[in-house]
Amino acid sequence: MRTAVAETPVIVAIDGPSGTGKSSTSKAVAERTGFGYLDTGAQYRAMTWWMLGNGVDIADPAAVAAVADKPVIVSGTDPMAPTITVDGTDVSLPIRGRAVTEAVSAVSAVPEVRALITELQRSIAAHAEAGIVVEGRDIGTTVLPGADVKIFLTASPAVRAARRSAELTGQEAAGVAATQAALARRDAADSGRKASPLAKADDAVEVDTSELTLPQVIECVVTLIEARKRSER
Ligand SMILES: Nc1ncnc2c1ncn2[C@@H]1O[C@H](COP(=O)(O)OP(=O)(O)OP(=O)(O)O)[C@@H](O)[C@H]1O
Ligand SMILES: Nc1ccn([C@@H]2O[C@H](COP(=O)(O)O)[C@@H](O)[C@H]2O)c(=O)n1
Repeated sequence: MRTAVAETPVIVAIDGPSGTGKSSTSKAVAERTGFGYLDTGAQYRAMTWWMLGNGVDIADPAAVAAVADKPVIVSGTDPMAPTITVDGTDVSLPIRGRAVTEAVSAVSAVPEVRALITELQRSIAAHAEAGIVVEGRDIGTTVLPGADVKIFLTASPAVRAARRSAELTGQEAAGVAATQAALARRDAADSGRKASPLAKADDAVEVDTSELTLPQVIECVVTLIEARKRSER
């Protein structure tokens, strides 16, 4: 008689610059594999939303650090309906607005903010059942350096700007050139900060998505996960 052995949860880290397809890919991979999904950018955006709403000067790291432990940020990890609340309020829409997008890199550069959010992310990953796909900027390098599969998504600046401007509408819409400049500013800030910058982990697989369709990128990541699972059996 064979005894059932519980499989250990699979941790997948997907990092990369803005607009490379991390969220779309991670959500779809999580759905395909039955894993949870964690959007860590949404957590930094939620913290930023709270700072802006409470009149904190986000250009003053000490002011941000002093109140970083006040908001209660809760992330739901169902890839089909990911949620994010701050003090019980659903902030999934306002955190995508321009004000938060322009302020988030300053807030996420504050070490006290990163320490709190990193702890939250590790706790969520530690409670994953089958596994979890965690996407962000420093997951493979800092948050979950022992992740089973690490992917670093890239795409050319022009492709990323075209993708991003295609999805912006109404007041948030901007030309492709302005969108590209905004993406470049955010990437420079995220890569240049001292605390846990945007970076590829040495053992991450880099996937350039410039010439790939979204289904091709998803397939590539699922294949890497399956290969990793087979190698562990
Ligand atoms: N391989 C692809 N081909 C075409 N479009 C794509 C591809 N991957 C993602 N997209 C589209 O590009 C846009 C940006 O993708 P997504 O939001 O997943 O990127 P991201 O890396 O999570 O960005 P951010 O870090 O800014 O949150 C979305 O409109 C998405 O549908
Ligand atoms: N692991 C992470 C994830 C995100 N950030 C910061 O949040 C910003 C928003 O991220 P999106 O993925 O929602 O675009 C991002 O620009 C970073 O400043 C981070 O620092 N670490």
